[in-house]
Amino acid sequence: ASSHPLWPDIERKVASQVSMAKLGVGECGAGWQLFAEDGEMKMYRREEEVDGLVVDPLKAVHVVKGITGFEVCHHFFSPQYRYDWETTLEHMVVVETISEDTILFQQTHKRIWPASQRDAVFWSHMRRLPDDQDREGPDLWTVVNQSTELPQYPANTGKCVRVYLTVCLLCQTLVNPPKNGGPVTRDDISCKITYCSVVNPGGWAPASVLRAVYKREYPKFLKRFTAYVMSKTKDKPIRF
Ligand SMILES: CCCCCc1ccc(-c2ccc(S(=O)(=O)CCO)cc2)cc1[C@H]1C[C@H]1c1ccccn1
Repeated sequence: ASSHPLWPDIERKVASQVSMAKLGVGECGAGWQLFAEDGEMKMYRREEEVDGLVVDPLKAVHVVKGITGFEVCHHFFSPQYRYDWETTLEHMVVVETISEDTILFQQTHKRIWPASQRDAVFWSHMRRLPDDQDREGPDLWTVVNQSTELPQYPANTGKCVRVYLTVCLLCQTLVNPPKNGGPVTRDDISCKITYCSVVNPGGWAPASVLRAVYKREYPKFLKRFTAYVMSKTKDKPIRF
């Protein structure tokens, strides 16, 4: 895949997104406000507008027991599971499988009244990251989704308004080895998840509608997605 024309962009974007995801909400600049909390899940947003459009960056942190960073990233990245957990998805096309860890998608999302329907065209890349603290724990895993232009899917030609998104899912597996020195089971693992997303709605949508949609959809999405991964992995061998 390193020969693909998108490769330099992918390398650059993954590096920048991962370093930002690693920053705590306190560190990466003021302005993060907690807007949703549910158990271990905390969701923050910054109120930002670009050309009068609400593009509020979102940062969610969550700790989920019994699953690994690989399992979370694998179910987020792989197209075959997406209709099971992405409730706002109307249609998904795998435009090109660039390599086993890099896929080009075109997605149409369900219309959210009163705004017009949206679609997205983006590359998605999944990667294991060496743990820079060199701790003995398992490595980090990430999936980065980044909008890109595709000639075969020109923006704003059909019924859909094109959204522009940058998404980073960064996962760290935490292992608490059993005292008796026995094998590690799902009771001994958890996954620290950081989900960062910036979605530019692409065309006009009322700020109040967008903020209400984000406030409703993001917590729902992260809860549903993590519950889905737990259900798909609970009786299976652990994959780190
Ligand atoms: C008037 C609304 C305009 C924006 C509509 C829209 C489009 C795409 C997206 C979106 C596209 C991709 C991703 S992902 O994380 O890469 C996963 C793969 O699907 C995530 C979110 C979001 C929203 C906004 C609904 C809001 C919303 C928020 C979380 C989930 C679904 N919808």
